Amino acid sequence: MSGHGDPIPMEACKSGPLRGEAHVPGDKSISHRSLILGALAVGETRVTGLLEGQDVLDTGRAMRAFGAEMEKRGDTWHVHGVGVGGFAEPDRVIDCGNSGTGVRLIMGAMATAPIAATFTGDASLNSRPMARVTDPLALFGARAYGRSGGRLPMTILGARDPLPVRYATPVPSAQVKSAVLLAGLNAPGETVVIEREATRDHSERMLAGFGARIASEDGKEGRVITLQGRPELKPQTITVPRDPSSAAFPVCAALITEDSDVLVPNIGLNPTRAGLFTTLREMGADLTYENMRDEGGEPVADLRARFSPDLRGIEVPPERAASMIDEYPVLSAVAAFAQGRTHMPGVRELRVKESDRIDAMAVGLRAAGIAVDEGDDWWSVQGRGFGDVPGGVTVASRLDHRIAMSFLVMGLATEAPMRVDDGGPIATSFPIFETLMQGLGASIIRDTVPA
Ligand SMILES: O=C(O)C1=C[C@@H](OP(=O)(O)O)[C@@H](O)[C@H](O)C1
Ligand SMILES: C=C(OP(=O)(O)O)C(=O)O
Repeated sequence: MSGHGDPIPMEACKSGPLRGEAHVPGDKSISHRSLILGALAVGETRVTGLLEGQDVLDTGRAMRAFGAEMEKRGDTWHVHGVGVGGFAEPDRVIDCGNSGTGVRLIMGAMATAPIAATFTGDASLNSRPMARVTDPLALFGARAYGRSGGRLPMTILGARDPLPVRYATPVPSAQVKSAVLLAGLNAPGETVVIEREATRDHSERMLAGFGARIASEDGKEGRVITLQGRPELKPQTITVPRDPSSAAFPVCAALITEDSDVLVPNIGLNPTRAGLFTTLREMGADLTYENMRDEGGEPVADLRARFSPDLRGIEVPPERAASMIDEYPVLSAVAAFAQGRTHMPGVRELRVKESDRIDAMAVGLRAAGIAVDEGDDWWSVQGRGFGDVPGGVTVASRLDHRIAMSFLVMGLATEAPMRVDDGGPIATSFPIFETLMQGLGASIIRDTVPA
């Protein structure tokens, strides 16, 4: 339930050097899935390293409303699942706050149980498209009654006799893919999802870990994922890796802040998530992967980012978009300090995140003195190089954590400070952002002057 408190204006000003280690919190995507799959398993799943951001806490509250029990003892979350098909009907509205992942995955998980549930969220979530999940859920036999434009608040009536589904996702979305797979758990027979472009594959990996029979194959039509319905999911012990999408902020801050040298340990470099780091290296960033290793079948490294005064603008390949979709806002902030243009095609999805992220960044970057061009599914940022980005403006964060954090990172290297009107949404994904950045030496403060 984010965005309900008073706005928290924040300011960032020229800083440096940033030094030290940045221990970022657990991965948000894996945290949501740990609670949802734990709730669908039979027995007790134990989770350490869970991201305790508001998005994930809202998913935890929802799982309790569907009948799962969970509590934290010491550092470990204990989730007592009810089994596939075992969800109880909630006796209250499910408020998913700011979280697209939460609401879409939970809708999938309940859509093949014989129950009804009503979902809502904050003003941002209630404006985001839900037909992308309710369309495939209808093929299982579920029905959705929502506001115009397929928006929340919305009631889903789960299918009594679900049918398995074969579905090609029309948009590159791990949330849609995951909603279909979670619904497929309680449908008899084989549910198949086909995605033209591979999106993050945490659901597939974790479903396999929980004992579901699931296989992925790359073919002519793209990635074909086949799930056998009605498994008994076995409880797991999960250590959530640290979030590469959160790591992006201290990494980018170090690259643009003079004399910086920051280590961000234990970051998962799953290829479906690591596109930003490849892009930054292509731009000439001094970003290295140290201590590369394999943990639980996933590549992990310590990221080392140092001040990189010779960044250059590049063409970001559109086929990389899915693997860095949440990182375009902070990439655009870094691109302001590069020489030349950074062109980012194939990113229509950015328009339907917590905010229209192309518009939110373009408005703020232009106000800060940076030229931005945009079309429906592309945008480009004309960098001015170091020491020449004016800043000195207050930007609206639009209930979007990544917009707030991106402008605060930018303000560490602009000539005049950058302010955001509300840093409150940062708590959805990165509650320790402010203290972590301050610990590295960043001047990021809560602004006492009303924005
Ligand atoms: O499945 C997930 O955990 C997520 C998928 C992505 O959304 P889409 O599926 O809408 O691309 C991403 O933007 C979001 O932060 C997390
Ligand atoms: C898009 C995001 O999250 P969600 O879709 O879960 O709200 C994000 O975290 O950048």
